[in-house]
Amino acid sequence: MAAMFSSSEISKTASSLLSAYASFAGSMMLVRSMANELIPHQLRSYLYSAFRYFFTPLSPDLTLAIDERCGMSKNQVYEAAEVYLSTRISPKTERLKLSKTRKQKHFTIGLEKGELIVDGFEDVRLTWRFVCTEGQKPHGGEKKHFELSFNKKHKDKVLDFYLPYVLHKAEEIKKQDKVIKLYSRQCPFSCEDDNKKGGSWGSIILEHPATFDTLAMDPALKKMIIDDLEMFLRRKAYYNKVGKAWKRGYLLYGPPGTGKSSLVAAMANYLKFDIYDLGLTSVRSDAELRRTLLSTTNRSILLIEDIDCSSEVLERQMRNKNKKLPDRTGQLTLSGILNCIDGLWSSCGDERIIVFTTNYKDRIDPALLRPGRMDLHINMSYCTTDGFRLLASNYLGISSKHNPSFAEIDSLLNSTEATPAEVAEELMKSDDPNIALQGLVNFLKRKRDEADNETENKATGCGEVGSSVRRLNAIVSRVKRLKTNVDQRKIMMRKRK
Ligand SMILES: Nc1ncnc2c1ncn2[C@@H]1O[C@H](COP(=O)(O)OP(=O)(O)OP(=O)(O)O)[C@@H](O)[C@H]1O
Ligand SMILES: [Mg+2]
Repeated sequence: MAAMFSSSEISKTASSLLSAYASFAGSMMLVRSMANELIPHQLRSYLYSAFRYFFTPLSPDLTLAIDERCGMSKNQVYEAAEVYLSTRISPKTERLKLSKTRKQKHFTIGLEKGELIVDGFEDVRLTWRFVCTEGQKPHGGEKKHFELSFNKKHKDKVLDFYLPYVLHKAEEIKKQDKVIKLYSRQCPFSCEDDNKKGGSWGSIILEHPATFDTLAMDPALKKMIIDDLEMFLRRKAYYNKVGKAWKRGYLLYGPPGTGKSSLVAAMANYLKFDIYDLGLTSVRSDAELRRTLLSTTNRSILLIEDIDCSSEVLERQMRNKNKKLPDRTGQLTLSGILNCIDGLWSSCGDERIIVFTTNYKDRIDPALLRPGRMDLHINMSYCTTDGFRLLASNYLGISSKHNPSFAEIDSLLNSTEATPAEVAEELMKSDDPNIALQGLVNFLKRKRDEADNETENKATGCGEVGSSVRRLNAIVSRVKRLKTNVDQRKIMMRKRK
């Protein structure tokens, strides 16, 4: 028969249970306070831990606590976990943290306090928990850490394979999401964060759309540059072994509008490197150059455009020499610039690329061209027939198939010097491909005629002499172009060896 209790009996039983518990708790407290008085502190804590050891059931799991910081510096594993876990959100996760700064392209998703994420790696089941606790006074603040739990038997696999995998994945994700910045000195849009890094760099997001796919240049040369960049990225250990700073220098030379700046933007977009655009004329002394360079970050391209104009720098130097100034510490000197390329200063930092550009290679100080100073000299030349095909496909979405204008344009490009910028400008003039191509044909003919007239004016005679000079001119420009190609190929062969 089921036992029946009245409500008064239930409350009587409950209150007697409560008073029994209170007297038990009271006597426990009494015992505890007596123990505190009688047993020394160290022995007490030893007894407590021994007691806990024998009476707590052994857990099959191991938990790793991953703190936000290691002393003063950030904990790389914590940072990687933050990034990695944002891609492992499961439908079971109930609360997430969402943020986005004005400059970020995508939302940043993070875990809220106490949230759990279950991950799998081969046959291992892992649980991540995000924990926030109040920091200790006087500094206070929140202390954040991740707890990673898994079966103890997988300890080696987690430490040797899973965590390195998390680090690697986080790097990949960061690269994909990275906003590329263009730093410039005294940038009017400089944001506070960047100024805090020191120096006087300000930054904006690099919106330049140039990529290797949109660059019109010799396909073999393009491939050589991409291979060179990739090899550079892979070779950290190699640079260490041979005792060289992990940096690479490129000199881009060629007439205006041949794509030097576009190539730098394409490199930055390809590597996801920031660009530091250093105008040498704004640097007053070697010391300032050093300070400025020290405030740049790793994985970046240092760009010094129009290096031939650094003759201004040297002129300044000469002027000071003439004034017989004994103290040279307050000047920017060529040796200061050279030091930044391959002296001791260049070894500060990793994964650095230095790019010089110039319209006039022959005006550059020979010290800058010395073998080994800049690793690759890249000639950005006039538009070739291959380059034109790429621009036609990019700008008009057309190919050479069944298009009679292509043959005419090819032959004009072989006898005229037109830059990719000029060709691109003509192609943009109409949405109708036929009109745009005809516009380009007219433009190239005009250019050719102008060049011919100029040559004729220079030539003393006219008539037959004039036309011979014109033919000669076309041959010279053809030979020049061939020589450039041969030079580039020689460089590639040397590199392959
Ligand atoms: N090789 C190229 N491929 C595709 N587009 C190009 C190329 N060269 C130039 N252009 C077009 O012309 C514009 C100007 O080119 P860019 O500024 O890269 O030339 P540059 O060689 O740096 O000139 P400068 O010597 O005057 O600095 C680019 O924005 C691009 O639209
Ligand atoms: Mg340029």
